[in-house]
Amino acid sequence: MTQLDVSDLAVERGGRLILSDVSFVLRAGELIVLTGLNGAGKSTLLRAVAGLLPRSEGAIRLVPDEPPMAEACHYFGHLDALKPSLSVADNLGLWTRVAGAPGLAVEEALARIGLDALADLPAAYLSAGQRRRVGFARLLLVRRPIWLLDEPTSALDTEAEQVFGALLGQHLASGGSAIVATHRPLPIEAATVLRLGAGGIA
Ligand SMILES: Nc1ncnc2c1ncn2[C@@H]1O[C@H](COP(=O)(O)OP(=O)(O)OP(=O)(O)O)[C@@H](O)[C@H]1O
Repeated sequence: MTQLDVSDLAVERGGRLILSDVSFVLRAGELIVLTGLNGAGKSTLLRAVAGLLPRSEGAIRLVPDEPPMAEACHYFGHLDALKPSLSVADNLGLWTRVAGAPGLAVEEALARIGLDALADLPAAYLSAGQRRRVGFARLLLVRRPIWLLDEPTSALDTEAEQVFGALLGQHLASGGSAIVATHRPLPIEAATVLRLGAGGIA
């Protein structure tokens, strides 16, 4: 069971302080929902936790401190990270090679998100919502305890939202945890809501 401790985090972008004094704990099995106006710093916080942005102050640590942060977190951002000329299944095959405990096989992951019929389609032909759904399949290929999800339900229809809610629910029930940045209500109860305001937690 992995816990994430963030303390006194400050992040600058382009020489401007975007976040300061951000502290919270994400426990195993917990879901934190990040809210706040456009530009409040939700994506910045997720990217800093994922190690994709440097912090100017503070600490981000795992308890216990294994695996390394890069192997403990799945970061699901605005970009879908798909190679357009590869099929859906081949795109997912690339993700089975990233570090972490092996999860589902590609076919199983596609079946779980209801896209098995599209396995051989070039990713270039996917709709916006289908691309997001392939991103969910990616989360299942390699098991990592912490999911960092940026607007995961954008472009989803209501059925896909329910599928996402079920996947997230199973992840939490098995001791995983997640931070989800969103402007929309999620199809799952969140114990903790962190609202970001000017420069930090509001
Ligand atoms: N590369 C960058 N250089 C300088 N400033 C940046 C950079 N990227 C983002 N910012 C600024 O950081 C601030 C926070 O942006 P961020 O994307 O984290 O907000 P957000 O809360 O996720 O917004 P939204 O709800 O619109 O997705 C914004 O003021 C943005 O202009």
